[in-house]
Amino acid sequence: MVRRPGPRLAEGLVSHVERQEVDVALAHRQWSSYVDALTAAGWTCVEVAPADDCPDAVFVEDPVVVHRNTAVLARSGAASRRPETAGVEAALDGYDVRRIEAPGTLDGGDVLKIGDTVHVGRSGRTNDEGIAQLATHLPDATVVPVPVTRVLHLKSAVTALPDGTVIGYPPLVDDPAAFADFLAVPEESGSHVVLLGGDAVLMAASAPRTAALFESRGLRVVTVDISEFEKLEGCVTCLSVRLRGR
Ligand SMILES: NC(=O)NCCC[C@H](N)C(=O)O
Repeated sequence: MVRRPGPRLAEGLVSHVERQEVDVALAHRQWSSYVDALTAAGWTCVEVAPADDCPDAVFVEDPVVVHRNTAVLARSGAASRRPETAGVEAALDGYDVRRIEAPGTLDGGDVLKIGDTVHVGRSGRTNDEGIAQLATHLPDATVVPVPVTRVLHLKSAVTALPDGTVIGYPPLVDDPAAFADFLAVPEESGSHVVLLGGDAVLMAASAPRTAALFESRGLRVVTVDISEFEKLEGCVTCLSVRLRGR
């Protein structure tokens, strides 16, 4: 699932970085290249209706968490992002749809699934009530809360390789010991991979030393330039949500 960036992209929220000017036309081209990379890897991209009033709507992983047959509509800790769930819900045909309700807050970017273990960042966007509600909605999963204070979301700090190894840039990871198998990477944006299937991973072009590290471990690395989204604290993971096949 992907969502095209809207005309107000440059107004997107920034919390842990200095605001920089965003080139919206370039962002559109980068988004198309991102979608092309997923398609080239064999994925079918389903486009959610754009939400042009919501500057951050392109970061489509935040309004929903999908696990097996359940889709949980999130309730962002950032009020400006809450209207994004409407269009996403319309694309969840066939799922058992649940909701995070007030006072719970949760962003999908805080949810890192490794098999049936679901690590959830307790962050500026996700609170304990939101984590507790998510655990209720996913009874088959083991939900493990982890602290996130140095970056926006848990998946801004860590993601996982195909073999389940958790990767992160140590200065930005609150507690590497929270993960059974942790691999330090040398660049901040090297912490973010989208699993393309098999040994292939998609990552940002801004982390070449980490790409070389992954290749030395036998992974096939596909890179995309997402500079305009990085200015808004976005990364490769937040631009798509993996749905099950129909
Ligand atoms: N999951 C993600 O890492 N999402 C990035 C969201 C960035 C957006 N500017 C925000 O602050 O909500």
